[in-house]
Amino acid sequence: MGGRGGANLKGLGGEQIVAICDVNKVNLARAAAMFPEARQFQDFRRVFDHAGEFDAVAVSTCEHTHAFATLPALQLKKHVYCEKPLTYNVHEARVIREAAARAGVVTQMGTQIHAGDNYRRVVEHIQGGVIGKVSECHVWVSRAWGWQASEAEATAAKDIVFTQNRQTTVDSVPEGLDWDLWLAPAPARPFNNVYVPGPKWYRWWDFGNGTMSDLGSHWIDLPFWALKLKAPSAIEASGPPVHAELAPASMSARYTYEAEGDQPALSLTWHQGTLKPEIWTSKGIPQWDNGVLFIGDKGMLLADYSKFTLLPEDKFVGYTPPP
Ligand SMILES: NC(=O)C1=CN([C@@H]2O[C@H](COP(=O)(O)OP(=O)(O)OC[C@H]3O[C@@H](n4cnc5c(N)ncnc54)[C@H](OP(=O)(O)O)[C@@H]3O)[C@@H](O)[C@H]2O)C=CC1
Ligand SMILES: O=C1CO[C@H](CO)[C@@H](O)[C@@H]1O
Repeated sequence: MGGRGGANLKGLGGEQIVAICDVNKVNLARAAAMFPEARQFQDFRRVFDHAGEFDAVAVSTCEHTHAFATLPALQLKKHVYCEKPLTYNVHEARVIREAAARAGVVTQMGTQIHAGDNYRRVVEHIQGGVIGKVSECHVWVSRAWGWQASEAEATAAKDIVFTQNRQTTVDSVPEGLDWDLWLAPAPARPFNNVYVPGPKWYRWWDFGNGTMSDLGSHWIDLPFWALKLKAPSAIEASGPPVHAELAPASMSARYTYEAEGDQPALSLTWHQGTLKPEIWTSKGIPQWDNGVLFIGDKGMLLADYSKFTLLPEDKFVGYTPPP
């Protein structure tokens, strides 16, 4: 009920809320004041003991617990809205997808940009062939949060916390928080303020997958949708040496897709933090901080959450988009 959960609860304010759950009693009490009739829980497993009382569930917990809250809901045939990223790993995603298919209920993931007009228009343009066959795509976000080589880099990146390793000191657990329930399936570790609240935990491998899953779930969504991508044949990543505890602040990853049907072979590259596509650094495209660039044999399309443009501009002068 903190962070995104608070916002989602407000969005559901018109519904009949019969149960609310938060591992933090302070956040729980704040939500309970809005819905005094609702049952209150700190352990989401107990919510499902009252399954006859509700039809749908909204999950806004941390990444490492999404699947553990979503799976029992689907098994009980409850409709589910779950925040992005849907799961913590690929195995969980497969389990959830199969459970959702069996349940036959309505499901939605918290990638709200997917539901807006801009992404739909981009998909129409790409699939309509405006820039021809796409063989290269780049996705980049400028946020550089995660493992940093130095405190100076963290400061320059306006990172929200600087930590290069698991903490050896122990902080007092915030009032109201049940730390053991927060950890849930993650291995136990003493509490420290570097872990909560979000988005601090996003960088720790035990709880999340860094910026690539956090923001990638919004941004990589667009090429997957527009180009109907499935599994790549190869993935190569580059960045600082792999760290056992923390996701990197800056990194890139290139996915290679084989030709399939009308779609030629494709290279899709994710760039985060200080890394950008070469066409960006050489100023071959507008200097957007975050973007998705589709490169086709008849032109390029550059998009973000709320707008897109066809490039090079002079080639598309007078272009009228379909109604
Ligand atoms: N779609 C979007 O635009 C956005 C989506 N998100 C997504 O929302 C999710 C939550 O992120 P965020 O709000 O930043 O995280 P926070 O850590 O700020 O908030 C999570 C909330 O859930 C509580 N909580 C954590 N674990 C459990 C549990 N096992 N059972 C019940 N309650 C629990 C937390 O308690 P406590 O306060 O004690 O930690 C807190 O109130 C993430 O998946 C994130 O990716 C986030 C922001 C925007
Ligand atoms: O879009 C978003 C804004 O930032 C948040 C914190 O990193 C994300 O979790 C969220 O999905």
